[in-house]
Amino acid sequence: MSLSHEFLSFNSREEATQFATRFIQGGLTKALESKATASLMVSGGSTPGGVFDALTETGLDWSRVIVGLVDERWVNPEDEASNERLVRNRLLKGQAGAAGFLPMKTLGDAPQTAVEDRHRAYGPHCEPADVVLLGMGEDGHTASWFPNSGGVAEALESSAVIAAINAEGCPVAGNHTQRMTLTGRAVTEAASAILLIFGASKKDVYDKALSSPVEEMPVRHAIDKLGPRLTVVWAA
Ligand SMILES: O=C1O[C@H](COP(=O)(O)O)[C@@H](O)[C@H](O)[C@H]1O
Repeated sequence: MSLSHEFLSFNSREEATQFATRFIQGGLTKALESKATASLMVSGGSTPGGVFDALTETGLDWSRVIVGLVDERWVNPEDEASNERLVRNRLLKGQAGAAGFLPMKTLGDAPQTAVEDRHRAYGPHCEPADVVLLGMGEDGHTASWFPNSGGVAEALESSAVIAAINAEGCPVAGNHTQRMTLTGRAVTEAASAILLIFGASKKDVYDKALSSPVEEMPVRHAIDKLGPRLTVVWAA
């Protein structure tokens, strides 16, 4: 029988944020004890901003840390929907400003044209990634693994670390249907991962995912494959 992940419930989002920050600090510090550089792959969206703020004041040798994205909307980095913009504005500052950064968005018109290039850039830092910070949408997506999206099955089974996703018809993706994402392999081979979720409705989504097939709730893929290397952190 495979070992399962840990689920931690906190009394407030602040406490959950503090725990996630210490988790990331601990994972990177441990990695830097035995390697020249450590990698941190982060999600975007509305949830991780507080963790990013706290990390900017967190002590570790950030000059040896490479920050990458778990996924990206195919918009310019100045766009409010850009995960790169979020990371530049909230994480790559203060102490964490010394970290290196790997964008996903390139000048190409479509994510499909940049998959090989980004695979080459991300590959050395995802074999395995040291710490991955995941989020989850109300539809059970994590990364840009949207249920029934174009390319999601390939992304979950790919031997590469980067995939393109076409999320047309996926309501939670909104207008941002062209996406780039880490693959199932890149996420689930990570040394450690944290899934940070806030709100009662996302707790319901998480509970549903535990008894749903991956096709309906792709976050289940990360939960199953990461097993004890995953910590789920929730606060109302
Ligand atoms: O589209 C995305 O959504 C998920 C969840 O975002 P949230 O706003 O509900 O926290 C996020 O993890 C992912 O990186 C992002 O691109």
